[in-house]
Amino acid sequence: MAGVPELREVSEDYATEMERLAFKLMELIALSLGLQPDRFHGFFKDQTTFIRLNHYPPSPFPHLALGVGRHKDAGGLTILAQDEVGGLEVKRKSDAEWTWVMPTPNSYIINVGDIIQVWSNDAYESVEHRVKVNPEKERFSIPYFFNPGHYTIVKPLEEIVNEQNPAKFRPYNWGKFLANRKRSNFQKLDVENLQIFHFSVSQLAD
Ligand SMILES: O=C(O)CCC(=O)C(=O)O
Ligand SMILES: [Fe+2]
Repeated sequence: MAGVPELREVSEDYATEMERLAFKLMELIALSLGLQPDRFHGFFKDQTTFIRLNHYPPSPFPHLALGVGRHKDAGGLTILAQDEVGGLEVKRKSDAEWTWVMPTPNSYIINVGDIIQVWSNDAYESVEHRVKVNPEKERFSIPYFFNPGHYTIVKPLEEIVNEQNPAKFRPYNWGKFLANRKRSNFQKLDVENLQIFHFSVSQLAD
């Protein structure tokens, strides 16, 4: 491409470093759950990881403009780099209020995705979030989505479930889930799009 010949190389280098960080984080999560550090590695052998380069132009009518509608990250981990403009909000668990995430220079935001919630049988929870556009300033963000192989059957880990802690989710196919979600992420809908909640065992009983 004429415009930015170095973009490919820079992106590939960035992805390599992000992958190292993501594996490290997965090791820490495994240890925190009492598992072997490499417990999750196999899932990421044929990973469906991707990077998005987001540009949010300013809008004088932020409430009418589309940033990113409310959602949870469906995959494993998200490592988010954002600039100083801000606009990311998370839904606070204690009171379900949307809460501004203050940009911190030279730092990443790590989001636990739905898959870690399922693997850990709710020991970790993925958080609902959305992005508002700014009335005056454009904003850039770079999320790195660390996702397992498309054929992965996602379900609570056998070492974690037992009689006291029965599986809270039914198994589902990650590739199919992802294909469904891609259709709804960028619509400003106030309805649930496909969520792991649809695979929750208690939901099944209804
Ligand atoms: O731009 C952001 O801060 C986050 C974007 C996001 O949530 C996503 O792409 O899943
Ligand atoms: Fe997200």
